[in-house]
Amino acid sequence: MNERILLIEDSVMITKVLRHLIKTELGLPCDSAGTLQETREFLEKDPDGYFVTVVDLHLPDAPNGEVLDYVLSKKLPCIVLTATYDEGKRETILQKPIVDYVVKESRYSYEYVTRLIRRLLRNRNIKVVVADDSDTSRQYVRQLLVTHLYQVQLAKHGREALEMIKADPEIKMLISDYNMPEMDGFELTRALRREYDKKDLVIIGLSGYGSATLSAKFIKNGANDFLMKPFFHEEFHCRIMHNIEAMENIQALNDAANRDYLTGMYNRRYLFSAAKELYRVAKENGEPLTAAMIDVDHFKRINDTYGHEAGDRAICAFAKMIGETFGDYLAARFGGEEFCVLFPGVSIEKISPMLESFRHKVEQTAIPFLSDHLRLTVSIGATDVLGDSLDNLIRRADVLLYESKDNGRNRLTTDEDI
Ligand SMILES: Nc1nc2c(ncn2[C@@H]2O[C@H](COP(=O)(O)OP(=O)(O)OP(=O)(O)O)[C@@H](O)[C@H]2O)c(=O)[nH]1
Repeated sequence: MNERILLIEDSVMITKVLRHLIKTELGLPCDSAGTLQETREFLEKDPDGYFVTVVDLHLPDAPNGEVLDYVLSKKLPCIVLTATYDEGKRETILQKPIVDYVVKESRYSYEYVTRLIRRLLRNRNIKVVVADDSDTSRQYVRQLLVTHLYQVQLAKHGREALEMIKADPEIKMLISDYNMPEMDGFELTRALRREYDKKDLVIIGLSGYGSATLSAKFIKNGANDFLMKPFFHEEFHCRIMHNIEAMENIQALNDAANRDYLTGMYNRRYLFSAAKELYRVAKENGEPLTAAMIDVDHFKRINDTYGHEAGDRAICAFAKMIGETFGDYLAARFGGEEFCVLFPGVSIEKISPMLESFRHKVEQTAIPFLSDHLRLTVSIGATDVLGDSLDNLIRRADVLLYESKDNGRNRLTTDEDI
């Protein structure tokens, strides 16, 4: 994805500060233009080369904001920088489809610019559904969201929105009007809340002017927030940003609790909580559930020979291989260099060839480290003997893993082998 930024600013000092922040805070490439002429040259040379522009309104060859209209005509998102602020100017600027405007006051203004750019980067991966039966209103909200680079889908009524959201787990936000045919905004919110938590799907209700009670009802039916129509461009974006950031913060807390800090894989705690349900279903329905314990052989030698940084690198590369191979199943870092994968609905006969080919793949893979390559082998124990508890299933896989270790490592052991 394109991540280059075009900074249009005639002050050498401000250009320096912003370039520094963009590089250190975001690590993104940035070109800078000091005049309208230079801006034209950059955009004519590479019209699709930038994902966002930061635009100073007053340039030596364009003193009245002409550069803003030029950049907008190229359909590029603009963050506007302005040295002065007054209500008239604010209204004029906000009538244009800009991302936001920032008054050049202090260091914090420039930090706000980097925060906005970071937000735009993330927004490109966020899918939003807008549900409204009015074409004008739907298109207006869509335009506001597109300016902030969200991926937008439109629904003409509640039922259509419900179907869209159910069909695509990547949809993270719904902006819904109240009064719609087929299914109104309250029914839609209630139906969604039966399946989606507030931290997984943000719902923002829209309520018409003069119907203040609607907003409270939206919240009571499960919406995260509401907006009273007509709303200002700025208010809309502040609310959306606030709610998306709250969702991301909760997600980050969840990840901190459920994921391993080094590899990003699920941790042992999460594995056990998710596996309880898999075990219950397998027991009740008489379906297979296979557990595999996978442990890197002689891992201590990697640390001793190449240092802990190499050990960390090897664990991350190994975790990535597990993710690529067993992404459809429940995989976790059990601790240290030991990993566990659970295969619901799959018997040991079916999964053994896959485990065997994974073992082989690990053996064949060279992990680059500095000018060297690290090589690993793994021992695996796997079973689908459910026993009388989840603990017993996993313990059994562990016993089989230690059989693999005792018999020379770099092998798979199942119940059949002993
Ligand atoms: N660098 C690094 N090392 C780790 C990490 N977690 C565990 N280790 C190391 O992994 C090594 C595991 O050692 P052992 O349990 O003796 O096992 P092993 O050397 O892999 O040998 P076998 O399991 O018997 O084949 C220890 O030296 C730990 O310090 C980690 O996150 N990073």
